Amino acid sequence: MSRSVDLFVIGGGSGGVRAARIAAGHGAKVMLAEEYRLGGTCVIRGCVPKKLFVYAGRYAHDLEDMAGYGWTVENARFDWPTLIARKDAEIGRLEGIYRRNLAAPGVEIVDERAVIEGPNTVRLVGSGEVIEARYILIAVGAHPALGPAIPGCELAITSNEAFHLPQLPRRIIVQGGGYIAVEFACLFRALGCEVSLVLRADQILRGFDEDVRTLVAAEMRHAGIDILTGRTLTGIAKAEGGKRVSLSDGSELVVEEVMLAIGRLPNTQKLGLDTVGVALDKSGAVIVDAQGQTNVPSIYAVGDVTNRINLTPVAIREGHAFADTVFGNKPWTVDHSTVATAVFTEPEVGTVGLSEQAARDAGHQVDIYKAQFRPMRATLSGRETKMLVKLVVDAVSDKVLGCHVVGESAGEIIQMAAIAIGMGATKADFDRTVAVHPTAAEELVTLRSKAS
Ligand SMILES: Cc1cc2nc3c(=O)[nH]c(=O)nc-3n(C[C@H](O)[C@H](O)[C@H](O)COP(=O)(O)OP(=O)(O)OC[C@H]3O[C@@H](n4cnc5c(N)ncnc54)[C@H](O)[C@@H]3O)c2cc1C
Repeated sequence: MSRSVDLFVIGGGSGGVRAARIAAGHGAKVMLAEEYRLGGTCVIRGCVPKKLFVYAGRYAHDLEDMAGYGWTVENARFDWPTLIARKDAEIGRLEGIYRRNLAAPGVEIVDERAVIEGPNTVRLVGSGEVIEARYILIAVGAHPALGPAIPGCELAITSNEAFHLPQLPRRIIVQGGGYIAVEFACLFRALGCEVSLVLRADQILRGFDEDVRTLVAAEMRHAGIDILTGRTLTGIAKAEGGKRVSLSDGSELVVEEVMLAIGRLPNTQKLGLDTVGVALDKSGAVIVDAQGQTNVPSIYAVGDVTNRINLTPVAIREGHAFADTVFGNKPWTVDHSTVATAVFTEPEVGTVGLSEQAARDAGHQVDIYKAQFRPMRATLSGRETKMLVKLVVDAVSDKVLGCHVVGESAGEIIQMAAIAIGMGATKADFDRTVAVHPTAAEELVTLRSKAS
């Protein structure tokens, strides 16, 4: 007789782990299958190792900036293998914590791939065991897109491999204009690589506020990143000392490494979804309602596989809401409307709410308040850099619709702004707040004159 559980979670990433833990806490019998490593994309090959790399790059800037403050640092040098080994150790430590956190409330972990065989049936691919489940949660995440196949595309890496490069490439091409592409372009540059960023669009970071996009692109160019817009890669071939890359404008570049960061696709292939008739959208993402339920009532989905807002905290929330709703008799849904996010470029971006353009497109009459200035730290360091703070305000209600920050600690700053904006803060509320001085964030409460 096959074993049976209340909940079978497929995928041990941000969304799946949270759902499993909360459901088990509500008394459900839970089994979770993970085919690679517990923690999923964020912990193993996403947010966490990326941020560690970003920190590594920032020390290079700190070393440059220190002289202006009176410091002399001699013989500083960077060792990539040390960074990789220490990063790997940290990821291993976090993975262990995930395993223990699942085991504590009694979740049974199976370290293998699982596929769906029926509305209430899952098969473990390795052992062949079939498990009956009252509910199935699809939390399988996404994988890097490789785009239209170009000759030699197998010679390129994606973010997955970037975390394990045996050596730091001296010269790299990154293709893509989204946040993963620009973050990697910046961190490789900070670590001393020559970087070209190739993108089809005419500007990086589609969907972000135009002022943010313009400033970050200008700062990246100033840092020496060659941003090649309106172009794509057309071929990659092995060459003396690396790889020869052909671009759609007819030019060629020889580099040591090529990284594709051109989007991510939901992991819905070969999962058995067609056999049970789970509906997918055009991108292959699972279609769910506000509760995460698919068109098959016993099957739910959360996180990147639903391709709504593909961020870790969102996947975690969705997993939590699912478990409370289905097993805790406490139904709630995730508010996807005002999700703050950061881009760990150099300089960093923090953003929440509507861009100026999105606010206008949504029919708001908007007042714009913004300041672009040299951060205080850059005065003595001599670093040529600018910081931006911008508020998009509804001219009729005075409500702050969007807040955009570029500069040091923008991600930290925006987390606090997100609370205010989520509570419906008006520009008058920002103005009433006494500034913290001297900080960069104080600009948010001292913006007086309208830019437009
Ligand atoms: C380079 C990079 C940087 C990122 N940086 C950030 C950031 O700074 N901030 C942020 O908020 N987000 C960031 N993200 C996005 C974030 O990682 C994802 O939004 C988040 O991990 C989604 O969680 P999830 O649970 O939906 O899926 P995942 O975390 O991807 O977990 C899915 C898991 O399911 C497993 N799996 C798949 N199929 C099966 C199967 N059939 N059987 C068993 N297991 C299976 C996979 O191995 C995986 O472990 C980044 C992503 C990348 C790639």
